[in-house]
Amino acid sequence: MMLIVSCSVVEKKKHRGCEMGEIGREELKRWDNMRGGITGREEKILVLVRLRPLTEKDIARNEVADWECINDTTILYRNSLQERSGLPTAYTFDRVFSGDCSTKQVYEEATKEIALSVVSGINSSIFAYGQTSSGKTYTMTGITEYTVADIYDYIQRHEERAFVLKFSAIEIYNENVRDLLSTDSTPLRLLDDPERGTLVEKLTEESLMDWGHLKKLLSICDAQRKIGETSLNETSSRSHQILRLTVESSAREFIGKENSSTLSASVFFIDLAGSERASQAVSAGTRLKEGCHINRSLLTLGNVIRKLSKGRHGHVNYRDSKLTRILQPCLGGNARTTIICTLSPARSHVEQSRNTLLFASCAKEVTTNAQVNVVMSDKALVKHLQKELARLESELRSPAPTSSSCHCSVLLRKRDLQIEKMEKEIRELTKQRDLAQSRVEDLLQLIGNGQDSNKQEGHMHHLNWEAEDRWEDEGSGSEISDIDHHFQDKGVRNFNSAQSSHGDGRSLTEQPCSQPIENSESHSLVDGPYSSLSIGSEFIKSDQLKGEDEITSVVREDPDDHCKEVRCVEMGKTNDARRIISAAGQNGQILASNVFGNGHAANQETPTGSPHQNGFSYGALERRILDVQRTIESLASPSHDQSGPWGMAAGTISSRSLKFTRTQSCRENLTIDSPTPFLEGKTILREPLRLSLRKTSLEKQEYLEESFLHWITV
Ligand SMILES: Nc1ncnc2c1ncn2[C@@H]1O[C@H](COP(=O)(O)OP(=O)(O)OP(=O)(O)O)[C@@H](O)[C@H]1O
Repeated sequence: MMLIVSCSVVEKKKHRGCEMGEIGREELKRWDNMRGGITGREEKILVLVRLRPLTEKDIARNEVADWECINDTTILYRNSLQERSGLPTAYTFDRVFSGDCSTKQVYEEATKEIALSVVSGINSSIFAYGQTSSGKTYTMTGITEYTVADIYDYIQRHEERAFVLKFSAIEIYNENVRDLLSTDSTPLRLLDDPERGTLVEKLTEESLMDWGHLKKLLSICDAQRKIGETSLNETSSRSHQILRLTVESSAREFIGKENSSTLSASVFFIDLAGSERASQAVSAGTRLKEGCHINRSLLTLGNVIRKLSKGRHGHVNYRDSKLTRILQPCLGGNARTTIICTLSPARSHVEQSRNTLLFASCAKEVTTNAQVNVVMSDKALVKHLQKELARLESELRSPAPTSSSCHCSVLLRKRDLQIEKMEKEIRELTKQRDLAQSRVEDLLQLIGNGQDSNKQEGHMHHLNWEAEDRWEDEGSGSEISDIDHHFQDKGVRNFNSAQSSHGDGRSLTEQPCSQPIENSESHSLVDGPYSSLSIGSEFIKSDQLKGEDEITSVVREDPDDHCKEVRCVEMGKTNDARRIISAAGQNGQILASNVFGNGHAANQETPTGSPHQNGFSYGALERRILDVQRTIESLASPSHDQSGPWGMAAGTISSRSLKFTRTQSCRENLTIDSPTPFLEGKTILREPLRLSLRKTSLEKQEYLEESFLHWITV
């Protein structure tokens, strides 16, 4: 297993722990010095122009050479007609080579230094770019041979290091990648490796034994590469060829030791297919198709170079062609790069030559960022991993106290105190409730006497619990609201202040209805101090009806349809008074109504002379006890912890849990989804609902009596 330490500055950081000391700091320093200290430095692509001489074919076609290298860096267009066109005539590059310069000279003077960076652990690449028949293959063949020769020469001169050379070769033909060292012509896939970039799958990589071995492999590549005849070039390359020579080296004295390291880099020799005009190449069929692919991929390459020449900002479309995907590191990454732009001097190719020079002008603005590539030895890697493991183990053994655990214990302590305090409060409230209960009983006894006398006179309605039972029985078989069913389903009897439906009892208020009010169940939803006995329109005061918005009502029709009883539940927030109005009733008068609301309840809680002013309120006490109990439950329940010790708002229910559906008969049904039917800030409704579910008959009676007391006081 090998670990790359310094493919780039970023990677160096990523492989932290592979300290320079551990992998041979001195060795790296030595390599840095050898390279002239270019580590991590941006460097522009070296751009050369090589002008070939007119070939025999050109001369046969009476071609004229219009281009001339006037010095080592400038090439000039000499055609007087073109000069007048306003196009540039002189182009300057890092180096230009005239037709009489040999490939050896090109290599020695321009490409050698970059190509040989590979032995120092730095990737390098040499491109040949130009129109068809401009001399790319001619140039690259020579450059490859000279480079490899120099690499072997270097190896021979540096016996203190052990070298391993590997070679692989591909061609991109009609946008298919092919292994040139394999007889299998099946296209190879490209893979994206997050660390190593684009890789060619199943590519043959030969370990080189010697220079002779490499020559043999190069000849295989030549033989395998797609070549075709065009009118411009008898041996025109129809594919892009990419040769890769990887050089790995280690200092012999460190081999097998903990601090040994390996330098690893590749040199790429890229002989691109030449751009061509179909008309000039007189291509058709296969050649035309090849030419289209070649031109398209070269166009992508040009776009990438143009984009890179403007700086590395924004997206670079490397993925638009396989060529640019594979060459990505050479174009803007971890490699030193030389591009040799080959030019034909022939006048007929001037347009193509200008395009090549334009490409070259862009390329010379592109920068790469070559780094020394150091590979860690297995031993060094193991040592590093052992150290890391030991560090993690010691961390596990003595975990530092985290602030979050401290925070939790503080919260728990706080909560315990809270619970303690509340339990105390419950005890206190229970006492108060018991006291209130006994006072109510006393009062009831007094009232009971009064009722008896009123009954005899027929002027006062009485509370009839039998009527409640009857109502429930009737309700089950006739019109009954879903809310009633809801309560009944839960085994809770609705309790109400209604009167006998057959006139054997009368409303608590004198009703103008000729028929007795049947079964008003207002109180089934009302709790002590928040309730209004609310029978009779005169009992509803609009200024008291501030408050809440949603309203639920149930209309119960009298069997003989003369009057209807309506139940109303109000909740939410509006400013409107809510009331339920009898729909029919021949005289159209309000028969019964009931109002609930926060604001209203507040008013009702302390009516002048009401029993609540006497220092107790049974419902309020009950509610308070329940509130405290719920809070304690919430505090004790870990499931409520999410909202914090006080964030659960005991009994909170989302408004979504209450569903109202209006039936055709204007009946609104209330369905309670939540097992904790308490609306935050809407206790007026929810609290009574809950209480009514829990009340026993005795409690109901107590509430009713309490309400009655309220009523008579008002
Ligand atoms: N510098 C040079 N000196 C002498 N002859 C050259 C030079 N460059 C190229 N030639 C000749 O020009 C012809 C075309 O060269 P080459 O095949 O290398 O062109 P190419 O750019 O590779 O073309 P293609 O893109 O079609 O493959 C060949 O016959 C080659 O010998």
